[in-house]
Amino acid sequence: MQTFSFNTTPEAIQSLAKHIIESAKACIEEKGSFNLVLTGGNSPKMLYNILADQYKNEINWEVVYFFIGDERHVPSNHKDYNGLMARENLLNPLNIKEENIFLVNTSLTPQEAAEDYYARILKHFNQATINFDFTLLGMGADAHTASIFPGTTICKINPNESIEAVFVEKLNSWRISFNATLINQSKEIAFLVFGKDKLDAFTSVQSHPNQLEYPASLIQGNVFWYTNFN
Ligand SMILES: O=C1O[C@H](COP(=O)(O)O)[C@@H](O)[C@H](O)[C@H]1O
Repeated sequence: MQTFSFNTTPEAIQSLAKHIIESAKACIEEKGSFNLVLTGGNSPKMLYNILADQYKNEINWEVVYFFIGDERHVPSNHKDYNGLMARENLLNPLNIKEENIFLVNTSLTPQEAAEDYYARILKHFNQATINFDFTLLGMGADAHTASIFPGTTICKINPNESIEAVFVEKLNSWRISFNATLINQSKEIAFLVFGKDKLDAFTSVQSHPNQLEYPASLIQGNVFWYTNFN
């Protein structure tokens, strides 16, 4: 695990954008494609804008495949649908083809949506182990990451990769999320975390690896933290 602390959020985001593009270039050169998992929420908007603007001509975006690590069970045109935010800030500006975009079909029930999403991703990976190249994550002030919230059914040690429908009681809503094992299979994982309100969670996660109380601590492997808590 490596932590990069910045004095400002734009600096953190610029550095992360550079990291993603370098990884994409290396993967594309090695195997001709790049499988990138996007994160939701508010934090990544500026990152997506920078990728779609400054890095528009840096890589061949036609061989990049996009996924979303978690989704809210709301219609796909709802402002809370993570995929909509990804489309508006990254996928549409880059004119990404539909066949390269893997989002959650929330017209299905949460359970069906999770199964359908997993089946489509598994097919993309030729029914073999799902190893994304790069997974972006955020973290909430309660230390949740993706939609692995403390105390929910997906927040457990499970050796098997999965995409699950999870009811988050404190939000009174359904989410569809990658589990920690699936995330941990990614070649690289990067958190983008900023804001004073997240400093306590960050400190707890760093000092308590693999603790269910702090779901982001379940994320292990080739993990990079891009942070600014000023
Ligand atoms: O609900 C969610 O929250 C986390 C953190 O979001 P942020 O706006 O505080 O950055 C996010 O990573 C996740 O994808 C999203 O569904």
